Amino acid sequence: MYLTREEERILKGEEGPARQLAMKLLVRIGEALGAERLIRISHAHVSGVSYSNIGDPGLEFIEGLASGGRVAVYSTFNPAGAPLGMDPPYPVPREHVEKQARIVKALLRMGFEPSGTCIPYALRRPRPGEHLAWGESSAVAVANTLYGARTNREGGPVALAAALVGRTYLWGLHLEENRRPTITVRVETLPRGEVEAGLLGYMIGKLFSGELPYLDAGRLTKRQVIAMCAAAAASGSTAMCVVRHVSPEDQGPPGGVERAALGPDDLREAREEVESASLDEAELFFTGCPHHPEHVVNRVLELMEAHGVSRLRRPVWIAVPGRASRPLATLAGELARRNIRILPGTCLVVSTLGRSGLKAIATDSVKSAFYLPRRHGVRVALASLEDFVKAYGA
Ligand SMILES: C[C@@](O)(CCOP(=O)(O)O)CC(=O)O
Ligand code: SF4
Repeated sequence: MYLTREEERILKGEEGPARQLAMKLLVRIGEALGAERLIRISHAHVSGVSYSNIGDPGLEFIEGLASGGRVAVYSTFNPAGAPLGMDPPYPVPREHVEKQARIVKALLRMGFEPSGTCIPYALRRPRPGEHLAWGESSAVAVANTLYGARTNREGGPVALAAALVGRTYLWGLHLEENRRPTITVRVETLPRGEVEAGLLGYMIGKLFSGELPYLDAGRLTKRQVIAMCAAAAASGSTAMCVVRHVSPEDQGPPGGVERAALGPDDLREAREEVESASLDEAELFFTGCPHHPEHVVNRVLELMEAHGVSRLRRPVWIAVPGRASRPLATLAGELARRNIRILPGTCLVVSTLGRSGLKAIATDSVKSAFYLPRRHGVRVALASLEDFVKAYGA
């Protein structure tokens, strides 16, 4: 692989052992993939930072890099395995809390933003054509599909290496020729709401994994695009779609590619595959997979007001980025009285939810409905927050 003089210097260890290790990793993988050279990135987003996923070996690896290693570009990290700065509404072992705190501390020492979120695009908006090195499959699909920025689905260590040297290998979705649709998918039932967008995404990932689908799914809200991308990236290896009137790279329906259709039967099949409980059985409602920006809390309060609900009989848990801001922390008491809990900087999928004894929950996230039964043995009902507020408003 061609390396610039500066890259050679880093590879020789002239910027310290952490950057040397990072450069070695990127060069070795890049060469194995046949990449010609490295490219500069403007934002690294590192997944694989939850203690429940990476355990002691991951903690030691990150602490090792942090003793001397500093990020070279704007860098953010994914949700942790326990809420940051607020008590969790489920049991988290003390060892887990302490070791998770050490991981976050090591990342901050390296110069990471205090992020703890899977929506890094809410912290720094990617520009079309910009090169990124992101982990977190949902964020990758959103960056490519919604923002027209360029990133592959990077594993945790590769994204961390990219953060340390500000580069990644020129391969895959960084190359223009790999960003053209390979299949046109006719969406016969336009998705209403977030759940249906997620179900559509689930089928896209399941049926067209490895393809780059072109879709016309009507007028989608940003949150629907996010839900669709997240589900497609969970059920398959989808890293990008071109969505008509949404993606910056949309040039109209492509000619000369295969064609497929997704109809009402497919959405029904998707629901049957991911839904394992009814709304009646749900002990709580979880929303925020992917994370919601903090202002979602106002929308929830508005929704409750619209339905004349002052307190919910069953709780709503909302996952939001990183350490909750001061206004949100101040609201915590009022929210608790309404039976709403904020989960800052964490993700139920990589949490210790399995210890909670919960048997069934409701969510508007198809991605969570896909993972939670597998990870924590919790059954899941798919519903909108409004359905839940109507069902459990006091
Ligand atoms: C399911 C997922 O969002 C969980 C978070 O994973 P991690 O602990 O950041 O590796 C990972 C992914 O989809 O990339
Ligand atoms: S909340 Fe969902 S999208 Fe975010 S890290 Fe967890 S599983 Fe991934």
